[in-house]
Amino acid sequence: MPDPGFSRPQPSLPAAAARPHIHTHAAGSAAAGEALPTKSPLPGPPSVHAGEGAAAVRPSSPAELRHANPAVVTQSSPALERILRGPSGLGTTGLHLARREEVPVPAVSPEPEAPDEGKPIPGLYHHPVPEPDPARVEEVSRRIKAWAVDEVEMYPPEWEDQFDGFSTGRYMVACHPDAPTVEHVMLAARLMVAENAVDDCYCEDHGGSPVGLGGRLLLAHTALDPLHTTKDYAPGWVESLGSDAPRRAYRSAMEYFVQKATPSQADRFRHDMARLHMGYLAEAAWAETDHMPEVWEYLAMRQFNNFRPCPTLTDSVGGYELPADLHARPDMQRVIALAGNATTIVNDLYSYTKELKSPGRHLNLPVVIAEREGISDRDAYLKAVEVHNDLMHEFESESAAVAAACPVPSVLRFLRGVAVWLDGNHYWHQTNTYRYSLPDFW
Ligand SMILES: CC(C)=CCC/C(C)=C(/C)COP(=O)(O)OP(=O)(O)O
Ligand SMILES: [Mg+2]
Repeated sequence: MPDPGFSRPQPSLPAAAARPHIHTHAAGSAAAGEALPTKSPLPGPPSVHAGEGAAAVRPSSPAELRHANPAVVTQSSPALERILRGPSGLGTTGLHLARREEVPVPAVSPEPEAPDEGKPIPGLYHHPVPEPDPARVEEVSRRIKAWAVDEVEMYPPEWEDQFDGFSTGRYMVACHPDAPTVEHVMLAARLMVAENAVDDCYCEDHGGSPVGLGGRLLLAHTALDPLHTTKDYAPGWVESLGSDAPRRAYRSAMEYFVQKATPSQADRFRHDMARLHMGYLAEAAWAETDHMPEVWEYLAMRQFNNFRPCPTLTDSVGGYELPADLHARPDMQRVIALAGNATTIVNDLYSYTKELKSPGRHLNLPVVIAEREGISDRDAYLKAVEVHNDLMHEFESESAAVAAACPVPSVLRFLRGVAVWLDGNHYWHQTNTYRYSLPDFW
């Protein structure tokens, strides 16, 4: 088993001293283009009251909210367009929700991350997305590799193919089409890579194990949620943050994130990561005792061992904030949970054959349904597709209900951002034929 510490530990700098500076590389960063598309089919007539901050734009159906998704828009709504574009005129630059930089095209382009066309799962309810901006994909791919190699020494040379095959750039650009700059996308990209380093190196197939996982996860969590202790005991903790790749990655990715995010966005992220770690622990505990959960128990575990921390930072990556009190609304929490669950079951379905081949018994929804409900692998897989579709439909209708109940711009944009993230996540799973292949059930 490779050692997740890989190379030498980083010097034990206090976190603040080690804080990196963000370079936005904003060639023509002065609003080279609008962050958001200029078309949306949200129905009129919305009322936009100058000075109220809460413009009323009511989608009248889940489909309409869905189509406010910048990645799939087909019609126009001047009001939503106006809200998303922000005010215009002298002195209003700082009021824009988001402006989008243009990425300079290098004179000699490195090999782009061209997707091999994978097929979508037959019958899976999803929304196709346009091909992510190739210039952005290339730039995020370049920056994320430089970060992983040079800043956090994340993987040994023999893992380079797997790192490249993950296609972080294509993934994150597809999930965050409204990010105003490449550096905003990088906030999500670093965290995505760090989360996968922890999953692979602590929990799964790159040296991970359920044994002792709780201790490892808790200590790694302190890279996100720092230890506050006495001066005698602080240095040991600071040193530990550089002692393996997952902790170096968490610490660095979080340092970049807190520089751009508001305190409440950072706190939201820490909470979501604590949820994720709790999910990893339940999965590990069941692996240790060879427990086959009931289907509902599996779904409960997977609600925590879940992509949730990724879509919930859509506002930080978009350069705006969903205020904490609106994020905390029970109806918003339900939308977020449904979104996380649907998008995580997408992983269970696309990674099904990969997980069947992995050592031991890897739990995923089709496997648990087959075992617990005594049906064939094929029927269980098709039933898991239905579970996913039900979750997606529920997510969309609850999302439209929140939009109608609380039609403020940050809520609408956040809901759209979450929906777009789900579409991008599906796109990435579908097209990542390096990692995933479909079973032969059709
Ligand atoms: C938040 C985040 C990106 C965590 C990574 C792990 C996770 C919670 C997933 C939803 C991915 O699932 P899984 O570990 O099954 O991934 P693969 O199937 O191995 O791609
Ligand atoms: Mg999986």
